Amino acid sequence: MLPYPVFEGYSRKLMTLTMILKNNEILLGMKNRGIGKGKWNGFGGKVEPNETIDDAAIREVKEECGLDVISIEKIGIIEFEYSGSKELLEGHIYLCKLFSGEIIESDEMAPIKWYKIEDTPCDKMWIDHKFWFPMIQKQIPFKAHFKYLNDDTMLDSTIVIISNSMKKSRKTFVNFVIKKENQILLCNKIEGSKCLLKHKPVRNGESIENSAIRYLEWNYGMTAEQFQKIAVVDIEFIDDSCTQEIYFFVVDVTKLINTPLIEDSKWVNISDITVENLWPDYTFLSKLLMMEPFKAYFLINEDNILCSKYYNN
Ligand SMILES: CNc1ncnc2c1ncn2[C@@H]1O[C@H](COP(=O)(O)OP(=O)(O)OP(=O)(O)O)[C@@H](O)[C@H]1O
Repeated sequence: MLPYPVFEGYSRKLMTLTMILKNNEILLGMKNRGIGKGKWNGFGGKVEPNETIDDAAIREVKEECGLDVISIEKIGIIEFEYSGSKELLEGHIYLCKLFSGEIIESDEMAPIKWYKIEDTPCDKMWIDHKFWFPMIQKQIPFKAHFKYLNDDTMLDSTIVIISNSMKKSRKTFVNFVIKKENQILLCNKIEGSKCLLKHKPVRNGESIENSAIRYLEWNYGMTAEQFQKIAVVDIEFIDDSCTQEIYFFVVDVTKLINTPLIEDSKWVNISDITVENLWPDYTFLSKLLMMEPFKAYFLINEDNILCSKYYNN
């Protein structure tokens, strides 16, 4: 499943953005004019006619911070869309770890400062930065699309990993939302945050349905009429060599005499589940509970969700 949006009838304006790294530091400049005025940013600008994108990146670094690029590598492509506009800004994102010369501030960019990566001033940068910065840190090629209403309000974000996905192995799991009347079984994931039950691996050669039957009938004596497949979710972990595909079933155990007990889990009133403490998010659970079939895609960096997308079946 590819969550990436398709654009027809849009023109494109090419731009570059180079993030300069040294050990554990990143070089940022305060933009004093043009696009992104008042924000810390990497270095870049429009690609001129008759210039390659790589050459534009090298030229912009020199113009905006004085450094001479020795080598750069492209790490991502980001499309910026503004609501109501039929022009996409196509930003080519580069990493530069080899450079020479002295930093020179200009009217356009000052001050220019090395920041420790963990001290990157995300709140004074473009909002999109925090979504793709983990890719820069971990040097994972990506493609992204951000839709803005205006410079301070983002309407939609999509990030996908490009090169790795092909090489990644894929594991399939089933998982269950077990409910009775107004309660569901949730497990405690980390302190204060709740999630559905643990994913159960589907065996090699076994169908998804048979796998669900095996877990539910064998362990809890349920019959196939009591559960229904609602959703399939693709989860990609940015630094893992495998992606997960998880099929979610909703199981109503209201009529069972002995309600199941599942390791590390407890019954929770649905009305007590708050938007903040549920993983991955509330939309996910509410769609399942409304038995509304869907597909979803999540891109995860450690415990953060960088991208979540829902599609109706
Ligand atoms: C919407 N969210 C965004 N998030 C992160 N970065 C963004 C951005 N939108 C624009 N950028 C970057 O801002 C620079 C603008 O370049 P900027 O130099 O102002 O363009 P300008 O029109 O002045 O071009 P010239 O330098 O004259 O070629 C350029 O690096 C471009 O990639």
